[in-house]
Amino acid sequence: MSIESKRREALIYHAKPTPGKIKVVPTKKYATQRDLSLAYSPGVAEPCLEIEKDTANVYKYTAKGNLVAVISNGTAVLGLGDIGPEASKPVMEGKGLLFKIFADIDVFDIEVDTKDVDAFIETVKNIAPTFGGINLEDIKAPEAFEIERRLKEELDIPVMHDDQHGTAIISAAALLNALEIAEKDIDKVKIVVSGAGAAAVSCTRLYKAFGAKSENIVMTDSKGVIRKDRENLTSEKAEFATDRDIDSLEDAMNDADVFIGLSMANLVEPEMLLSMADNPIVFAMANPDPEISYDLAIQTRKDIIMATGRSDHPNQVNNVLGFPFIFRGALDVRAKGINEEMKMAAVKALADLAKEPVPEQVNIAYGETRLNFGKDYIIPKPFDPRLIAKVPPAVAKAAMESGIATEPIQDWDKYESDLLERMGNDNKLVRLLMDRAKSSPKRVVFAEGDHLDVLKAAQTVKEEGIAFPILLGRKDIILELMKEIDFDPNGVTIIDPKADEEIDRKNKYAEKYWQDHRRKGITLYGAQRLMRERNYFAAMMVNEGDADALLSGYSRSYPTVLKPMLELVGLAKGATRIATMNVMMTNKGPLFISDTSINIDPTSKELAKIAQMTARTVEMFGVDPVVAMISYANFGSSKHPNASKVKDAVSYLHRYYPNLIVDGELQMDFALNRDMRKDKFPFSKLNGRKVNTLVFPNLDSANSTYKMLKELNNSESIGPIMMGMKKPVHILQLGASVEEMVNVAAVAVIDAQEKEKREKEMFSLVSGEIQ
Ligand SMILES: NC(=O)C1=CN([C@@H]2O[C@H](COP(=O)(O)OP(=O)(O)OC[C@H]3O[C@@H](n4cnc5c(N)ncnc54)[C@H](OP(=O)(O)O)[C@@H]3O)[C@@H](O)[C@H]2O)C=CC1
Ligand SMILES: CC(=O)C(=O)O
Ligand SMILES: [Mg+2]
Repeated sequence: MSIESKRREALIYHAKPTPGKIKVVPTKKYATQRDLSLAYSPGVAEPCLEIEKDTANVYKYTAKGNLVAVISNGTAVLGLGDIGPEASKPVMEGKGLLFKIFADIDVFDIEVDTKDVDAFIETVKNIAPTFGGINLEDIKAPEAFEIERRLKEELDIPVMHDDQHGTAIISAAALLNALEIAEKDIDKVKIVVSGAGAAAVSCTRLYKAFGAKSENIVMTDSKGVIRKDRENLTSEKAEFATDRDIDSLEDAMNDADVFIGLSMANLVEPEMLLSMADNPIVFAMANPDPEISYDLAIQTRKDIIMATGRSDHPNQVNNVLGFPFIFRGALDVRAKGINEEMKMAAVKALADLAKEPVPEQVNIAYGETRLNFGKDYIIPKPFDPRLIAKVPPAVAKAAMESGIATEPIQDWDKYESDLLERMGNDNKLVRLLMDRAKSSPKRVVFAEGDHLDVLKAAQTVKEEGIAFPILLGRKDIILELMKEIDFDPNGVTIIDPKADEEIDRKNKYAEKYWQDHRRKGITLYGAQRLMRERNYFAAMMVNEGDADALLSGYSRSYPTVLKPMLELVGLAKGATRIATMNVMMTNKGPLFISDTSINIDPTSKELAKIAQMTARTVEMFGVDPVVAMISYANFGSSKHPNASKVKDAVSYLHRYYPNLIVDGELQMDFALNRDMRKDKFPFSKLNGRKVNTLVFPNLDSANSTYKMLKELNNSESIGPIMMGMKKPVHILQLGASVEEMVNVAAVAVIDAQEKEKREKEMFSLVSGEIQ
């Protein structure tokens, strides 16, 4: 993607469909008059009076305990400098988004229009009662030091200047690990720090706390090397002034072991890297552009251990890995502040986590085959799901042990599982899906390529590297529409099944189709005519290996598209029927629902088969299926044939698939509510587990449920995902949204990857490679 396209993409992302990145969502019922009389007057007076009696009750009755203010005056926004409070807002909203997705902390971003230290402090103090914690952000040095120091003294909630301590914690963890890999000791290494601002000073202080020696440190700022003989140094700069005779960054880099960049883009030249000691450690952390680019640095030195603050290269040393989890731990024990012990605990937890085996989910998320502690993996990745269970408990424990926790945690196992449960509500699954698709993109034929929304989906799919689109439809129309949405046709195949130039291919497909159907009333001419129809043509493309997967159904009713697919592509080996599953992103995590589109009233055996296929497909998402078979009755409470059908399906599954975690028949509330289930049905196979898969007794109930969730809860849906077909063929819902089409395209690619893998395994089995 060109720089200009990236710029435009970023602007559109922020502007559409709603300007900005965060919004406020009510957490209580508000539907009825009764609800409103509780939410507001008169009911709201009761918690007000309780809080008046004892202000600590504010944590009991309001959102304060989980609400953090991200506050800036816009004086040091990333490495962009003093761009003002309004211009800092996208970054502050961004921090709000990260707090939410990584640690489920709510944020109000606050941009303050003052550079005056006293006025800024006064503003923060005055609004502090609203918040459980204060995250100061992108405030320039030296003002940032005094602001943070005084607010910490004067407020009894956690206050942290993220650019100082978040960055210090993450970079210290990365540095300790990098030193271990380079086999160097922290008390011996020569360290050069470019920048002497908020981040640089705090980071260097923390390295010293871990053993780095003052005499081995050289720091530079915009005026050059900070030397003892320089005049008018701030007290923070004076702390790091060197008495060595060093005049420039270039000089300082000579023979240095470590370079820490917290200044500005492109200050470091390749020659400087070449002059460093063996196995140099270079953390070029300026954002958005580092002191030296990742690619240039690794081209310059093969023995380098290189990190940047960016997410597009290995070793992202960025405070995103810290602030969500540090505040989570601090809020959960209602700590009065964030002290050195808590910071050290976070460093250790992060450094240790990088040495543990990386879960497959993380490899998939980053398109890696195998992340392993080493030069290219010195620090965990932000999307590592273990972070939430490791860092906040370490921080919370340290707060308790150092005596600043006011609500100590008693049951650590419960705390850990609560943390994991909290994070069920994000779109990790979609991310995982996209990343898995991207790891080996396939050729996907979009049968309705001449529809604008389908083209938009194909465009995303191509630009994201999920698939190579093949578009069916009239070429001139497609090209014109592509132009309209700035969709680069390079690398996209466009085929018009009706065009003369496709005659050979059409005849080939027709001949093949006729061979298979000539005893079923089809003539060769009839077959040739049929191949002008896009769904037949598309199905033949997949059958003949000219495409890897197929997407259709955006503009036609489901049965119209299903018919040719069933007729041409057919069922997978061993499958007796097809069914579809939808994944719904609910506020309790993803829910897999089937059969949402095909089987109107399956028999008990068919239902069992659907459940088994669904469970296998759930595994494709990297999730262990826990399946509830839904009914209006619970475990034999009704003898009606509708309930017995589900009961019999469960017996069949227990008998033939004993390893599958499945039970029922169960009502929906018992399926979804673990506690209700535990008390009433202690014998259930589902006990102690969170149900993630619901198999419904018939199409009425499954289809209505998923559509209701979609409409009422605004739940994002992936699907319908076709199960049981021989080839990766997926039928869209009529009028599906662009997002839904992109999601199904990713599923189709993964489906193709899985089928390819199985075919290879079968081939190896047949040829005797696998014993
Ligand atoms: N990766 C990460 O997680 C983080 C990265 N950062 C990055 O660090 C940088 C600094 O942020 P922050 O400390 O908050 O900002 P500050 O404004 O507090 O500090 C900026 C520092 O950079 C120095 N500087 C400017 N130009 C040069 C130069 N040519 N050579 C050497 N030093 C120079 C300034 O010098 P002077 O003192 O003379 O003005 C100042 O000391 C930004 O690029 C930011 O994006 C910050 C936090 C986290
Ligand atoms: C990451 C960050 O906080 C910064 O660059 O300012
Ligand atoms: Mg910052």
